[in-house]
Amino acid sequence: MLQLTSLSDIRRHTELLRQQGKRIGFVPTMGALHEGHLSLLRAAKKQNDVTVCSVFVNPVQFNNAEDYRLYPRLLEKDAQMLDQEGCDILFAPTSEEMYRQKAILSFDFGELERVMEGAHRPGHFNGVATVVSKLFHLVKPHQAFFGQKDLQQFAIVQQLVLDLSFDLELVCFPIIREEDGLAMSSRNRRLSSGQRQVAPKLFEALQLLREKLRTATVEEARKEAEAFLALFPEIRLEYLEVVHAQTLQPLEEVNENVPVALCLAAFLGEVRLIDNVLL
Ligand SMILES: Nc1ncnc2c1ncn2[C@@H]1O[C@H](COP(=O)(O)OP(=O)(O)OP(=O)(O)O)[C@@H](O)[C@H]1O
Ligand SMILES: CC(C)(CO)[C@@H](O)C(=O)[O-]
Ligand code: BAL
Repeated sequence: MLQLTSLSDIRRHTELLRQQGKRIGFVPTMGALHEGHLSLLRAAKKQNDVTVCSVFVNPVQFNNAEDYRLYPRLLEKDAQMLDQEGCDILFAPTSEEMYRQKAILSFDFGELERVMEGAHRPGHFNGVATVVSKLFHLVKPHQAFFGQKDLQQFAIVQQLVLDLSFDLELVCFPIIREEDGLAMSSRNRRLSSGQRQVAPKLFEALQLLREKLRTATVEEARKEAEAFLALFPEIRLEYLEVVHAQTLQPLEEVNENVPVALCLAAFLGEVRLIDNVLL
């Protein structure tokens, strides 16, 4: 596996691959890789000639300095895992390299970013859109693979690709979970053993919400799921929303004609986790 760190190197390599007529599959990540990331990589490999994975903890998408400082960084192990999976190129720039010029461009995704992650993490999607645009220009992928775990991020990236006419296909893959239901996440590594034990309650709450929505109103079902989570003092719920799965706007009622997503974010201590299920 080729490991590149400079913008000019990745640019040159992907230009060459394009000239050779190779299809490039791209998996952008922030590293501390797990089976969720690997599922994206395997899909990228299956559908393309060459796979590129980026590992970059993007400072400009963090709204919390401690979260950035403590984000797990395991580049050597990541490189080994990627190599074993047959990834062709790992692009892992430093933040100095990525932001030689301070990025000042500002995006506004309208209603799409006024809810959930956008509402609770000011500036987050601006940082995501900035780095994803840079990565798309550098890697020049035919396909880019994202996880459903970051459902709102996927909707934002879809809008970005449409608005800026990026010539690539976006692919969204389902959430890979631990055996007890906890959505795999790099931040899970930061959980204490006590926090790790209660963390699956987040997914249980989403399942309970889904179950209750069969018979109860959105408001009633939400209250029941919130009351369930309130039983666990280690969990501090930030939001629990019933939304349209594409526009991500809150729904007052659900029916078969509308695609529905149930989304939450919660803190366990200082660790903030997100999860969702589609109805
Ligand atoms: N459990 C999962 N299943 C499938 N895809 C996932 C999973 N977790 C993350 N991804 C996807 O992997 C890509 C890279 O995500 P990222 O590196 O931020 O990992 P992460 O585990 O989501 O970390 P964290 O949530 O702690 O930031 C994103 O497209 C994300 O949606
Ligand atoms: C898409 C991404 C790699 C941009 O930094 C990040 O937000 C992530 O890992 O989901
Ligand atoms: N997986 C989304 C990146 C973030 O939490 O910043």
